[in-house]
Amino acid sequence: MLRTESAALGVEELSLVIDGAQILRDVTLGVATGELVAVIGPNGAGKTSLLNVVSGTLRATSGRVMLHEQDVTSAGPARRARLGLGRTFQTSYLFLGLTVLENVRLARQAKEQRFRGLWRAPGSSAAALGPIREHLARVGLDGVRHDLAGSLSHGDRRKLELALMLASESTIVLLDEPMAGVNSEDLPSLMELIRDVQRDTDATIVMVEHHIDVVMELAHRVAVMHHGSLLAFDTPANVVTNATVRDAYLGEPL
Ligand SMILES: Nc1ncnc2c1ncn2[C@@H]1O[C@H](COP(=O)(O)OP(=O)(O)OP(=O)(O)O)[C@@H](O)[C@H]1O
Repeated sequence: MLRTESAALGVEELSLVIDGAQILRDVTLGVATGELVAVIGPNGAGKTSLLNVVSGTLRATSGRVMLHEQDVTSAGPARRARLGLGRTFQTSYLFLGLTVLENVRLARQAKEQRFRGLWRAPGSSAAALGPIREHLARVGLDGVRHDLAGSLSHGDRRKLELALMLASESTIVLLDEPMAGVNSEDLPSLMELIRDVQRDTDATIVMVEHHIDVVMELAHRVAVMHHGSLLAFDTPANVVTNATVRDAYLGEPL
Protein backbone atom coordinates (compact mmCIF):
# COMPACT_ATOMS: atom_id res chain seq x y z
CA MET A 1 0.00 0.00 0.00
CA LEU A 2 1.42 3.35 -0.98
CA ARG A 3 1.45 6.30 1.34
CA THR A 4 0.87 9.60 -0.36
CA GLU A 5 0.51 11.97 2.57
CA SER A 6 4.21 12.76 2.93
CA ALA A 7 5.76 13.70 -0.41
CA ALA A 8 9.49 13.18 -0.05
CA LEU A 9 10.22 14.66 -3.44
CA GLY A 10 8.17 17.08 -5.47
CA VAL A 11 8.75 18.96 -8.69
CA GLU A 12 6.26 21.60 -9.72
CA GLU A 13 5.90 23.01 -13.23
CA LEU A 14 9.56 22.39 -13.80
CA SER A 15 11.07 23.69 -17.02
CA LEU A 16 14.63 23.65 -18.28
CA VAL A 17 15.81 25.57 -21.31
CA ILE A 18 19.43 25.30 -22.45
CA ASP A 19 20.65 27.44 -25.36
CA GLY A 20 17.07 27.95 -26.51
CA ALA A 21 16.30 24.21 -26.45
CA GLN A 22 13.39 23.18 -24.22
CA ILE A 23 14.81 20.18 -22.36
CA LEU A 24 12.06 19.94 -19.70
CA ARG A 25 8.57 21.37 -20.06
CA ASP A 26 6.19 21.94 -17.12
CA VAL A 27 6.96 18.69 -15.32
CA THR A 28 4.93 18.22 -12.12
CA LEU A 29 5.09 15.10 -9.97
CA GLY A 30 5.20 14.09 -6.32
CA VAL A 31 6.89 11.01 -4.93
CA ALA A 32 5.74 9.67 -1.56
CA THR A 33 8.08 8.59 1.21
CA GLY A 34 9.09 4.99 0.61
CA GLU A 35 7.82 4.99 -2.94
CA LEU A 36 9.84 3.65 -5.87
CA VAL A 37 9.18 5.58 -9.06
CA ALA A 38 10.70 4.58 -12.39
CA VAL A 39 11.27 7.23 -15.05
CA ILE A 40 11.07 5.89 -18.58
CA GLY A 41 10.94 7.42 -22.06
CA PRO A 42 12.65 7.30 -25.43
CA ASN A 43 16.26 8.44 -25.80
CA GLY A 44 16.60 12.20 -25.31
CA ALA A 45 13.23 12.47 -23.53
CA GLY A 46 14.78 14.38 -20.61
CA LYS A 47 15.07 11.65 -17.98
CA THR A 48 18.65 12.35 -16.94
CA SER A 49 18.03 16.10 -17.15
CA LEU A 50 15.16 15.66 -14.69
CA LEU A 51 17.50 13.88 -12.26
CA ASN A 52 20.09 16.64 -12.76
CA VAL A 53 17.60 19.36 -11.90
CA VAL A 54 16.43 17.42 -8.83
CA SER A 55 20.00 16.83 -7.61
CA GLY A 56 21.01 20.44 -8.30
CA THR A 57 23.69 19.81 -10.92
CA LEU A 58 21.42 21.73 -13.35
CA ARG A 59 19.35 24.72 -12.25
CA ALA A 60 15.70 24.83 -13.40
CA THR A 61 14.74 27.68 -15.71
CA SER A 62 11.37 27.86 -13.93
CA GLY A 63 9.34 25.80 -11.50
CA ARG A 64 10.16 24.38 -8.06
CA VAL A 65 12.01 21.43 -6.57
CA MET A 66 10.92 20.29 -3.09
CA LEU A 67 12.77 17.80 -0.87
CA HIS A 68 11.01 16.71 2.31
CA GLU A 69 8.69 19.68 1.78
CA GLN A 70 11.55 22.18 1.69
CA ASP A 71 12.03 24.37 -1.34
CA VAL A 72 15.52 23.64 -2.72
CA THR A 73 15.03 25.19 -6.14
CA SER A 74 17.94 27.57 -5.68
CA ALA A 75 20.00 25.32 -3.40
CA GLY A 76 23.21 23.65 -4.59
CA PRO A 77 23.89 19.90 -4.62
CA ALA A 78 25.59 20.03 -1.17
CA ARG A 79 22.50 21.41 0.61
CA ARG A 80 20.32 18.88 -1.18
CA ALA A 81 22.67 16.11 -0.04
CA ARG A 82 22.39 17.38 3.54
CA LEU A 83 18.62 17.05 3.21
CA GLY A 84 19.13 13.37 2.41
CA LEU A 85 19.43 13.29 -1.36
CA GLY A 86 21.83 10.77 -2.89
CA ARG A 87 22.34 9.76 -6.50
CA THR A 88 24.16 7.43 -8.81
CA PHE A 89 25.14 8.15 -12.38
CA GLN A 90 24.82 6.33 -15.71
CA THR A 91 28.56 5.86 -15.60
CA SER A 92 29.84 4.69 -12.26
CA TYR A 93 31.35 7.26 -9.89
CA LEU A 94 33.21 4.77 -7.70
CA PHE A 95 36.88 5.23 -6.85
CA LEU A 96 38.11 2.30 -8.92
CA GLY A 97 41.66 2.42 -7.53
CA LEU A 98 40.44 2.10 -3.94
CA THR A 99 39.15 -1.03 -2.27
CA VAL A 100 35.48 -1.85 -1.85
CA LEU A 101 35.76 -1.08 1.88
CA GLU A 102 37.53 2.24 1.30
CA ASN A 103 34.80 3.36 -1.09
CA VAL A 104 32.11 2.78 1.54
CA ARG A 105 34.22 4.38 4.24
CA LEU A 106 34.67 7.51 2.12
CA ALA A 107 30.92 7.74 1.56
CA ARG A 108 30.38 7.47 5.31
CA GLN A 109 33.04 10.09 6.03
CA ALA A 110 31.59 12.44 3.41
CA LYS A 111 28.25 12.18 5.20
CA GLU A 112 29.83 12.88 8.61
CA GLN A 113 31.75 15.79 7.14
CA ARG A 114 28.58 17.29 5.70
CA PHE A 115 26.98 17.24 9.13
CA ARG A 116 29.86 17.88 11.51
CA GLY A 117 32.63 19.41 9.45
CA LEU A 118 34.95 16.60 10.55
CA TRP A 119 37.85 15.45 8.46
CA ARG A 120 39.62 12.18 8.87
CA ALA A 121 42.11 10.51 6.57
CA PRO A 122 40.75 7.41 4.82
CA GLY A 123 41.50 4.40 6.98
CA SER A 124 41.74 6.29 10.28
CA SER A 125 38.13 5.78 11.31
CA ALA A 126 38.29 2.38 13.00
CA ALA A 127 35.09 3.01 14.98
CA ALA A 128 33.07 3.17 11.78
CA LEU A 129 34.19 -0.24 10.54
CA GLY A 130 31.28 -2.19 12.08
CA PRO A 131 28.47 -0.35 10.27
CA ILE A 132 30.51 -0.23 7.07
CA ARG A 133 30.92 -4.00 7.06
CA GLU A 134 27.21 -4.37 7.80
CA HIS A 135 26.41 -2.31 4.72
CA LEU A 136 28.81 -4.44 2.68
CA ALA A 137 27.27 -7.63 4.02
CA ARG A 138 23.81 -6.24 3.20
CA VAL A 139 24.73 -6.02 -0.48
CA GLY A 140 26.74 -9.26 -0.46
CA LEU A 141 30.19 -7.71 -0.89
CA ASP A 142 31.80 -8.15 2.54
CA GLY A 143 33.79 -11.12 1.22
CA VAL A 144 35.47 -8.95 -1.42
CA ARG A 145 35.94 -5.87 0.78
CA HIS A 146 39.71 -5.79 0.20
CA ASP A 147 39.40 -6.07 -3.59
CA LEU A 148 39.78 -2.97 -5.73
CA ALA A 149 36.46 -1.53 -6.85
CA GLY A 150 37.87 -1.54 -10.37
CA SER A 151 38.14 -5.33 -10.30
CA LEU A 152 34.40 -5.83 -9.66
CA SER A 153 31.87 -6.86 -12.31
CA HIS A 154 29.30 -4.26 -13.43
CA GLY A 155 26.68 -5.97 -11.28
CA ASP A 156 28.89 -5.85 -8.19
CA ARG A 157 29.77 -2.20 -8.86
CA ARG A 158 26.07 -1.41 -8.81
CA LYS A 159 25.77 -3.30 -5.53
CA LEU A 160 28.67 -1.28 -4.15
CA GLU A 161 26.88 1.91 -5.16
CA LEU A 162 23.90 0.74 -3.11
CA ALA A 163 26.24 0.19 -0.15
CA LEU A 164 27.42 3.80 -0.59
CA MET A 165 23.80 4.92 -0.44
CA LEU A 166 23.32 2.94 2.77
CA ALA A 167 26.50 4.42 4.25
CA SER A 168 25.48 7.95 3.42
CA GLU A 169 22.00 7.33 4.89
CA SER A 170 20.30 8.95 1.94
CA THR A 171 16.53 9.14 2.35
CA ILE A 172 15.86 10.06 -1.28
CA VAL A 173 17.90 8.19 -3.86
CA LEU A 174 18.16 8.92 -7.57
CA LEU A 175 19.40 5.93 -9.56
CA ASP A 176 20.40 6.60 -13.16
CA GLU A 177 20.11 3.33 -15.06
CA PRO A 178 21.17 1.02 -12.22
CA MET A 179 21.02 -2.01 -14.54
CA ALA A 180 23.22 -0.50 -17.27
CA GLY A 181 25.99 -2.88 -18.28
CA VAL A 182 24.79 -5.58 -15.88
CA ASN A 183 24.70 -9.17 -17.22
CA SER A 184 21.19 -10.54 -17.66
CA GLU A 185 21.92 -13.34 -15.19
CA ASP A 186 22.78 -10.73 -12.53
CA LEU A 187 19.60 -8.69 -13.10
CA PRO A 188 17.27 -10.67 -10.79
CA SER A 189 19.58 -10.48 -7.76
CA LEU A 190 20.24 -6.78 -8.30
CA MET A 191 16.54 -6.12 -8.67
CA GLU A 192 15.81 -8.01 -5.47
CA LEU A 193 18.54 -6.10 -3.67
CA ILE A 194 17.17 -2.71 -4.73
CA ARG A 195 13.71 -3.74 -3.54
CA ASP A 196 15.02 -5.09 -0.22
CA VAL A 197 17.19 -2.06 0.48
CA GLN A 198 14.29 0.22 -0.34
CA ARG A 199 11.96 -1.71 1.96
CA ASP A 200 14.47 -1.92 4.80
CA THR A 201 15.38 1.75 4.75
CA ASP A 202 12.01 3.16 3.62
CA ALA A 203 14.06 5.27 1.21
CA THR A 204 12.30 7.07 -1.60
CA ILE A 205 13.77 5.98 -4.92
CA VAL A 206 13.51 7.59 -8.34
CA MET A 207 15.10 5.36 -10.93
CA VAL A 208 15.72 6.00 -14.63
CA GLU A 209 15.62 2.58 -16.25
CA HIS A 210 15.39 1.24 -19.79
CA HIS A 211 14.71 -2.42 -18.89
CA ILE A 212 10.93 -2.47 -18.93
CA ASP A 213 10.76 -5.81 -17.09
CA VAL A 214 12.75 -4.26 -14.24
CA VAL A 215 10.38 -1.28 -14.22
CA MET A 216 7.31 -3.52 -14.18
CA GLU A 217 8.73 -5.60 -11.35
CA LEU A 218 10.08 -2.84 -9.09
CA ALA A 219 8.19 0.39 -9.63
CA HIS A 220 5.16 1.45 -7.61
CA ARG A 221 4.52 4.15 -10.20
CA VAL A 222 6.04 4.98 -13.57
CA ALA A 223 6.71 8.48 -14.91
CA VAL A 224 6.80 8.51 -18.71
CA MET A 225 8.83 11.33 -20.28
CA HIS A 226 8.56 12.38 -23.93
CA HIS A 227 10.16 15.45 -25.53
CA GLY A 228 10.76 16.93 -22.07
CA SER A 229 7.14 16.57 -20.92
CA LEU A 230 5.57 14.16 -18.46
CA LEU A 231 3.27 12.06 -20.59
CA ALA A 232 1.91 9.79 -17.87
CA PHE A 233 2.45 9.11 -14.16
CA ASP A 234 0.65 5.99 -13.12
CA THR A 235 0.97 2.38 -11.99
CA PRO A 236 3.03 0.08 -14.26
CA ALA A 237 -0.12 -1.82 -15.29
CA ASN A 238 -1.92 1.37 -16.32
CA VAL A 239 1.11 2.80 -18.11
CA VAL A 240 1.59 -0.19 -20.42
CA THR A 241 -2.01 0.00 -21.56
CA ASN A 242 -1.97 3.81 -21.99
CA ALA A 243 -2.54 4.63 -25.68
CA THR A 244 -0.66 7.96 -25.50
CA VAL A 245 2.35 6.20 -24.04
CA ARG A 246 2.26 3.54 -26.75
CA ASP A 247 2.13 6.25 -29.42
CA ALA A 248 5.20 7.90 -27.89
CA TYR A 249 7.06 4.64 -28.40
CA LEU A 250 5.83 4.58 -32.02
CA GLY A 251 3.63 1.56 -31.43
CA GLU A 252 6.51 -0.57 -30.20
CA PRO A 253 5.85 -2.70 -27.14
CA LEU A 254 7.19 -1.07 -23.97
N1 LIG B 1 23.76 20.39 -20.90
C1 LIG B 1 23.04 20.26 -22.03
N2 LIG B 1 23.16 21.14 -23.05
C2 LIG B 1 22.42 21.01 -24.17
N3 LIG B 1 21.54 20.01 -24.38
C3 LIG B 1 21.39 19.12 -23.42
C4 LIG B 1 22.11 19.17 -22.20
N4 LIG B 1 21.75 18.13 -21.42
C5 LIG B 1 20.83 17.45 -22.15
N5 LIG B 1 20.63 18.03 -23.34
C6 LIG B 1 19.68 17.59 -24.38
O1 LIG B 1 18.43 17.43 -23.72
C7 LIG B 1 17.73 16.31 -24.24
C8 LIG B 1 17.38 15.38 -23.12
O2 LIG B 1 18.58 14.74 -22.68
P1 LIG B 1 18.59 13.70 -21.48
O3 LIG B 1 19.98 13.17 -21.35
O4 LIG B 1 17.97 14.29 -20.29
O5 LIG B 1 17.63 12.57 -22.07
P2 LIG B 1 17.41 11.09 -21.56
O6 LIG B 1 15.94 10.86 -21.59
O7 LIG B 1 18.09 10.87 -20.26
O8 LIG B 1 18.11 10.26 -22.71
P3 LIG B 1 18.86 8.83 -22.68
O9 LIG B 1 17.80 7.80 -22.47
O10 LIG B 1 19.46 8.75 -24.04
O11 LIG B 1 19.88 8.88 -21.58
C9 LIG B 1 18.63 15.70 -25.32
O12 LIG B 1 18.19 16.18 -26.57
C10 LIG B 1 20.00 16.23 -24.95
O13 LIG B 1 20.79 16.34 -26.11
